[in-house]
Amino acid sequence: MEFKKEPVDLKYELGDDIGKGHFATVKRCRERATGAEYAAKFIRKRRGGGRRGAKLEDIEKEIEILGETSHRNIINLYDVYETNREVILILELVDGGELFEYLSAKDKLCEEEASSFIKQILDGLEHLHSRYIAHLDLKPENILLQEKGSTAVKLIDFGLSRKIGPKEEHRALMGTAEFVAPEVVSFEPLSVASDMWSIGETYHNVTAVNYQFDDEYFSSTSELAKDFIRKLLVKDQRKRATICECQNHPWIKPKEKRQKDLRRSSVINTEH
Ligand SMILES: Cc1ccnnc1
Repeated sequence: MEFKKEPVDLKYELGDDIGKGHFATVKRCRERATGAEYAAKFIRKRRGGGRRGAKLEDIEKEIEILGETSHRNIINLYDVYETNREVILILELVDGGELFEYLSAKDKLCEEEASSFIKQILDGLEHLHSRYIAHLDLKPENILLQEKGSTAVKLIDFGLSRKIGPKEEHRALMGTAEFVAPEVVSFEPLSVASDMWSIGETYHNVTAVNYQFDDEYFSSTSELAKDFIRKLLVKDQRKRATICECQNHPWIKPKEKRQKDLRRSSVINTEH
């Protein structure tokens, strides 16, 4: 793959650091000609036999995957530059902070709102999984809000994402320990189902597969919400809820008004 070799600061004025990724730093930037704001992700290239920096083939995989996706809940890639030490992705600016920080800052969160946020994550995941793309690093810091005050959710950081066809095997020990699926920990084949565990997990600190719903947090959460999460935190990935099953779960797609009222009447206590 060929990337632009001219200096990135010819076209873009670089600003402050706004985030970090795998071997990467992300800076706010502004296109000089239009004033439009973007994010510039500087990914250090691995040099020599070292372990620091990302392998060029992995960077190219991230670019290829981002190039294949176009969805309102997936971060957009606009341009790619390369120097001898770095590859620079010009990405959509997503600076509304982490969704889960926004949620936990609210003292009361009605399930209607929680469900609508999860629905956006599911929509983004459905776009990926229908293309056999697994994100493989879903966790609160990679689920952001478009901008302050926005409720638009964006999935970011595809540094670990992989295309894993239905018949393919892909094993890797990576991701973030607290949120990775059991098959990652036991080095078994990963799949798009690994993302489904991470979605269930982003709601709960699960110590092991036999998690307990802590009554302090779940006393007022409807059985529907608990059932939704219970179907995601399943050790056997073949039995774990798929994106399609999640999209049709009554907590996400109420089959009748009663369930909507049930969700509205119960709130999730976000006190920590
Ligand atoms: C952290 C980040 C990454 C990409 N776009 N905006 C923000």
